Amino acid sequence: LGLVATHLNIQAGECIKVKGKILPEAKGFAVNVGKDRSNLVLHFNPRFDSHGDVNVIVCNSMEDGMWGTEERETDFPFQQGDKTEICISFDTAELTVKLAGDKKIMFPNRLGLENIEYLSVEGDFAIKAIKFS
Ligand SMILES: CCCO[C@@H]1O[C@H](CO)[C@@H](O[C@@H]2O[C@H](CO)[C@H](O)[C@H](OCc3cn(Cc4ccccc4)nn3)[C@H]2O)[C@H](O)[C@H]1NC(C)=O
Repeated sequence: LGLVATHLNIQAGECIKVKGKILPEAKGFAVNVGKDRSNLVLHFNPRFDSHGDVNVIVCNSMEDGMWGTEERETDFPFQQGDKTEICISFDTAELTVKLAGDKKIMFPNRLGLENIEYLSVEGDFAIKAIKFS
């Protein structure tokens, strides 16, 4: 497992910035935000080559340990070995994930969370910085 941060109090409109380097042979990585490890308002999972997916971003939610319905994005602004920065912000209706090249991915706030207490970063990603602003 990678970095886990708990007892956060990120409010709507604030953003969570994750900066780091994708490993050269990366198969995938994930950024998870929510209430705790079993209640994720967003599992953001770029896949270079995993679970049969090549260069697809899989987004999902998890409620009481149960995965929701996946949403997939094939506009894939990630390269193995590259540095990258991901900014996640949210309001009660949806989350916004800002990516390189002014790309934006929206995902519904299915849990209706009013604040984010939990962040984890997993997989083939070397974290440089985490910033809450
Ligand atoms: C076609 C019928 C089967 O559907 C497949 O069902 C799989 C099992 O549910 C789906 O894979 C799961 O998708 C979830 C999101 O919907 C999560 O991504 C599940 O992975 C959780 C996880 C995180 N980690 C840590 C990690 C994360 C990134 C890289 C390395 C380790 N290890 N396991 C991942 O196992 C997979 O996305 C899904 N594929 C499709 C096309 O629907």
